[in-house]
Amino acid sequence: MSSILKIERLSHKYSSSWAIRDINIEISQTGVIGLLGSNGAGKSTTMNILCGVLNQTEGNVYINGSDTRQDPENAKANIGFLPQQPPVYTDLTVDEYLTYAAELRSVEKSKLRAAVNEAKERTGITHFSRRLIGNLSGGYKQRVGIAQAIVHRPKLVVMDEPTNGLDPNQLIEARKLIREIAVDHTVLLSSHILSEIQLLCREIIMIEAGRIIFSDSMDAFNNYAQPNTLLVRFENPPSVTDLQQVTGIPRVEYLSNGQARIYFDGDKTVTEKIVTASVQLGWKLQEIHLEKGLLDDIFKQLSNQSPN
Ligand SMILES: Nc1ncnc2c1ncn2[C@@H]1O[C@H](COP(=O)(O)OP(=O)(O)OP(=O)(O)O)[C@@H](O)[C@H]1O
Repeated sequence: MSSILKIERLSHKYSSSWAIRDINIEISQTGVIGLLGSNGAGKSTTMNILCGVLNQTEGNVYINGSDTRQDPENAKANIGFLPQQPPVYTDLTVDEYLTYAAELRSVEKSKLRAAVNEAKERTGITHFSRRLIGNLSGGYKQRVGIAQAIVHRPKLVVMDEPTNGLDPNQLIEARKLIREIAVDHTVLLSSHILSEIQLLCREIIMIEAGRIIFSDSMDAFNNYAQPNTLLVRFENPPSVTDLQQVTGIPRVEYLSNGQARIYFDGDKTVTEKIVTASVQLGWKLQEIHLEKGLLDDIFKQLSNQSPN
């Protein structure tokens, strides 16, 4: 299958400092892909380059096989963009604005009306066709923003923090809409909120200090969060080497509070083995429990690994 989005060694420099460095991404399927990173990580820079709003310093971006620099027209025909602030004109009606957006995206004249109607239907705004955008609520303005991003039926829809600033009801509606759109589009969505990405995305790309630090399926990320460490305390602590003699323990570290963190490789009988070894070798086990990493901790842990 050919890639819907391919990013090769993308780097961007604002004046003297690099905002993103060596970003590589390849996406070939529909569904929601999350770009997660804290404020200033480089999400907007990456998205602005993909959408042709910003010219990269180095590297290449291909949208459905077209190079955004060599063949911008074809690349842009296959991409829809919802920036952080929906790019709507408040003094136009929904119909006027979407027609204008479709024209800008080179939708053929004879197909304009059908394209606008379809985008309105998909985003649930048909009943507001003649309403001035300035008179719509924030949630509906955002729907108009999504409608302009899909009006030309692009393969890739890029959304920069689309759920930011919505109230709880608007949030539920926006998530539902994004999921529906992702059935037949690839949606690349950015957020600095991990739980938001978990709710919506099948794949997660984490970016920190301008570099990718994790890129895999949401399932793989969640598995990463499965407990694979134990916290133990002994009255008569064995050496790290002695502990590692217990089958299935690749790594041990003693913490400053006297506990030891034992990393195990998925062997569910490891607790039993440690208890047995402790009795046999006189380590006098005082405490043993599984340590489940919280997802936010894992995010922090991965973020701290990022090179500066
Ligand atoms: N126009 C600019 N000129 C100079 N530096 C910039 C500019 N835009 C962004 N930066 C810097 O580039 C880095 C990446 O910023 P970017 O906006 O891409 O991050 P982000 O992950 O989208 O953050 P946020 O969620 O806050 O929008 C930051 O250090 C930022 O200060």
